[in-house]
Amino acid sequence: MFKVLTRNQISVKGLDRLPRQQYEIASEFSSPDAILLRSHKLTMEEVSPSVMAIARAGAGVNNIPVADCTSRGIPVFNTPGANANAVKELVIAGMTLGSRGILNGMDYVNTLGDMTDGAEMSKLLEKEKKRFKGQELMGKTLGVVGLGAIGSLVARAGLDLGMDVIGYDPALSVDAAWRLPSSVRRMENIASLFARADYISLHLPVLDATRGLVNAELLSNCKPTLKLLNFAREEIVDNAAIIEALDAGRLERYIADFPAPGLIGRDDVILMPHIGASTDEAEENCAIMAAEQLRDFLENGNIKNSVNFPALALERSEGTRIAISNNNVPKILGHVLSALADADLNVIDMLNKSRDDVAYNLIDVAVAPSDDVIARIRGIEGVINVRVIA
Ligand SMILES: NC(=O)c1ccc[n+]([C@@H]2O[C@H](COP(=O)([O-])OP(=O)(O)OC[C@H]3O[C@@H](n4cnc5c(N)ncnc54)[C@H](O)[C@@H]3O)[C@@H](O)[C@H]2O)c1
Ligand SMILES: O=C(O)[C@H](O)COP(=O)(O)O
Repeated sequence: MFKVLTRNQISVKGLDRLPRQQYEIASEFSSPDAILLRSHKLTMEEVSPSVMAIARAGAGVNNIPVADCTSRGIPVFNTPGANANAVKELVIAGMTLGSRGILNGMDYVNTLGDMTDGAEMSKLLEKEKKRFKGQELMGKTLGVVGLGAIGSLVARAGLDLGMDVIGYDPALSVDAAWRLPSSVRRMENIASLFARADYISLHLPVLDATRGLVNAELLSNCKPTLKLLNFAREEIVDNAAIIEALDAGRLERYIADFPAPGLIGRDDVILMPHIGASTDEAEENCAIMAAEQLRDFLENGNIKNSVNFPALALERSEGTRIAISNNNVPKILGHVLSALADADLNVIDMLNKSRDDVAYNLIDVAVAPSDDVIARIRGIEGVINVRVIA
């Protein structure tokens, strides 16, 4: 029986992918085998020594201490693309809300609740509506920063709305490049994108290199009519620089999924309570993907969509599987295979892959290894953890 500790509300459709005959799921466990979460800010104190894997039902993993998990040999999974459409749709809403007096117009209409004469109301509305005039998106330039799962959908949506789309992504994967419409013009640097765009939408992860990326310098060289949308992460922008640019008339509007003190209550700021991925569909997609990846890891040792471990899948053969993670240095695999050979254990199949400082191995042996053999493998210098999967 595997014990899965949940943090946050995880869609039942996803939890149903973990059969209750094999999985106990709860929000409290003293020694869980795995953790399944969304945006809960996880600390290493919450990751008990029993934890073998952590699955994030969502894209961003900045709420998880990934480097510490890697050094403990714990793969962290996420669910790339599973909530991308939900974010894209909210970005389209953000662009229109930022361009027209929709919210103020609706607020105004709500002030008329005491009026009883429909004809009089209609006359008043026709007189006042000029206050809520806006601009169209068609023909404007949309800059997309980060052209991965979400950014590529936003870029495509911009084209569908008749916008010129420019993009910047210094680390674009080959797969993401294939997904991108050819009419999206790639910018050499983020400053060029900021200088040209009427709308900019951020879709990049928060990393050391991207923290505070949108700063006073970038905002000093943009069009004063720029509408900046941030549905990525609060940390990517310098909020003080945003406020300064708005106050100085160098930025027209900031539309974001990340409210913060100082931003709330301004006419030139539209804030949402981190609801980019809050749709039934996205929550289900993410939970299903996270649960299935977790299950394949716990039951077979396979790894798909980990942010810190290599992708690796080995068909199950007869025998017993040993999963080993180790520091990515020479000779460790040789020592492991010697330990197995010395115990007369025949290797039926095996796979070894590395990623940055960590390596991961799946080794199928004909006969279940004894505790002594496993203890010998655990004792090899550089081995982080060893798991026998029946
Ligand atoms: N508001 C929400 O609810 C919500 C929902 C989903 C994701 N997000 C955020 O959006 C981010 C992107 O999600 P995704 O699914 O598109 O991820 P993704 O990994 O598919 O795409 C991210 C892209 O950003 C690019 N990138 C990395 N560094 C960059 C840089 N310095 N400049 C420009 N681009 C850079 C990467 O190369 C990649 O192509 C997530 O990391 C998460 O923080 C927010
Ligand atoms: O990174 C993500 O996937 C989003 O920020 C969604 O977060 P949530 O799962 O807490 O809604």
